[in-house]
Amino acid sequence: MGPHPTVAAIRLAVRRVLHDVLDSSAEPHPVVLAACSGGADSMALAAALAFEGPRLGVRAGAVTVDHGLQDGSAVRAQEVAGRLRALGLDPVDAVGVTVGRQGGPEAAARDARYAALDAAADRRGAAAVLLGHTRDDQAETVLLGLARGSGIRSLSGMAAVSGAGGRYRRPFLLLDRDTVRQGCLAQGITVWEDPHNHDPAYTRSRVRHEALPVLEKSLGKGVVEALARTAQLSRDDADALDQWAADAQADAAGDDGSLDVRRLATLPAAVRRRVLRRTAIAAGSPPGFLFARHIEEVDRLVTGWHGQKALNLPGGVAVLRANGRLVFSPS
Ligand SMILES: Nc1ncnc2c1ncn2[C@@H]1O[C@H](COP(=O)(O)OP(=O)(O)OP(=O)(O)O)[C@@H](O)[C@H]1O
Repeated sequence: MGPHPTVAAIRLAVRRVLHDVLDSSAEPHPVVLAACSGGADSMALAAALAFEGPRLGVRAGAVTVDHGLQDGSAVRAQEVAGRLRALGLDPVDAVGVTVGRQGGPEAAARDARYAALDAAADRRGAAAVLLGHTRDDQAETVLLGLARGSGIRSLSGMAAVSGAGGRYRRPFLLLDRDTVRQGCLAQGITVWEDPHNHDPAYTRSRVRHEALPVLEKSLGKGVVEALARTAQLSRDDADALDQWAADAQADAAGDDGSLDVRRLATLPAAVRRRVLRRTAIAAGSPPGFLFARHIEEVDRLVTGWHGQKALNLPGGVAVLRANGRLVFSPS
């Protein structure tokens, strides 16, 4: 008898990614790590990696991050590491981090987690780090973006491949959370559910447990799938616009990097704003602090210009309009 259908689906998703990693790796036996919180999604991921990795000649390991935000978290991280070793994964690292304050609690924990995952991957020479995000996580990200009035880059959610050199992979992005969780149950895997996942103080928890269920009740079960589809369509559109903007920037820029205002004015607004954003970032404005309203201000130096000559952007970047050109200069 073969594995439970949900287990088969989970393993297939991981196998596909491992083939892709093997294809693009110079190493015949690359190290691949599962990033594991101990929750159902990432334990299912770890189990599938432990099963598929050795069959494909991949050295399968794992890393769990202790955010140090709850009593007993260090002990729990060791328990999770023990379970990961029991699955046959090696190496397994449990790493502690200090969560800062920048950008709110969820963002700060995420930043600390990815820094720790990056460091663990470097230390182990890993070709890839697998993350357990599911289609439901993707739908939640899109809904959050819609509620904030985000543009299509944000609405494109999480990429199947991301990070420096494409190191982060998300094999479950097209699988629904129920399938992944049932697969976990079917294998009798012990999981630890982070209480934060149910804490209504966290926005994502409210989206997961309140907003999406209301939408599904009112609009039908397909809402999660539809939102995930919006992510994919938005990604394709955003990629195309980014490419267009890169070409347009090369076209409008002089040797000194300043932009020709007349050329900018002929571009569609979506492309022009992307050119302005790229140029501001290249001049030193930090992407995380450069908001739509900043770019709209710069855009007013191009369209609807009333003689204003200069403005300042985050990161101390000054933008000056002179002689028909926009000059972005670091302070
Ligand atoms: N503490 C952690 N240590 C290592 N990896 C983590 C940790 N927290 C999250 N991750 C990784 O990020 C993914 C998404 O995490 P998130 O908390 O958003 O989702 P989740 O649905 O709660 O996942 P899970 O059920 O696996 O905890 C996880 O599946 C896992 O791969």
